[in-house]
Amino acid sequence: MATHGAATERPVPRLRIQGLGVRFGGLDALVDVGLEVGDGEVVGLIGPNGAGKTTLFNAVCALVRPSTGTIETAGVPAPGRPDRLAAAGIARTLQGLGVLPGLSVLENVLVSVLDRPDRNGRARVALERVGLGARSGDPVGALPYPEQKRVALARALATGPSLLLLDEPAGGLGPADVLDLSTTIREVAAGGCAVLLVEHHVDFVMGVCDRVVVLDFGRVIATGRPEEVRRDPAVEEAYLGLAVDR
Ligand SMILES: Nc1ncnc2c1ncn2[C@@H]1O[C@H](COP(=O)(O)OP(=O)(O)OP(=O)(O)O)[C@@H](O)[C@H]1O
Repeated sequence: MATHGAATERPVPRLRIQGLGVRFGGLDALVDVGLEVGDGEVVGLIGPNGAGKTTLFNAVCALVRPSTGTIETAGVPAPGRPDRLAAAGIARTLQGLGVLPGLSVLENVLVSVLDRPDRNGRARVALERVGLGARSGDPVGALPYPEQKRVALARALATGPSLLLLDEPAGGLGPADVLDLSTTIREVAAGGCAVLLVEHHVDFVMGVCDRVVVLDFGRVIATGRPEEVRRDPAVEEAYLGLAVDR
């Protein structure tokens, strides 16, 4: 039976991955992976070390070439080149810090928006958003680790992304900073941005995400709301029993 009317149609997801496979020589790093992230949604990607989480990010960012499958952003193929990600509204933070130690806090954010109109305004708004408005002139190396991580987040936010990829954003943070990070991510999503995050900090993932996708040996073994995934015996066996709640 046909369905009629716009009200019955699902919105096109900001990110849609279907049948994604990535091979490194003889190793299948990803096998037939599918996931979606809608506008305003926060999705967590979890799984044991080597499950393929970073490889999936790298595929979305055109840093590795898929052997199978499709990656679409808002219904069109994702850019096939890393230098076109920003124009497509995609921003990513890296595992670890990724800040430029010789530059100030503000300069670290400016580097991501050098080609944009009102780059200073964008950078300053992003720094306010992560609570570092008053530190913009400081050398980034003078900031403690958690605040340097905020700078890296501000750099991604300054581009005004519609899809934000966060690679272990809570890594190395204490409870208070994790709470602040959760608040910032929910605010960003409330503004309509789709957020996909990779993280080993299970309590953080379960608290901040609308949905969680679990990878194991390159395959999706579970997808669902956090409480569903937490109760899934396959996830417990593959991952949660091993995960560290920091
Ligand atoms: N460039 C590469 N060449 C060869 N093998 C690779 C390459 N990148 C990743 N791999 C392999 O692909 C698999 C998936 O790695 P990936 O880094 O995506 O896992 P991960 O889930 O992000 O792990 P972690 O939680 O430790 O960051 C691993 O077996 C890894 O050794």
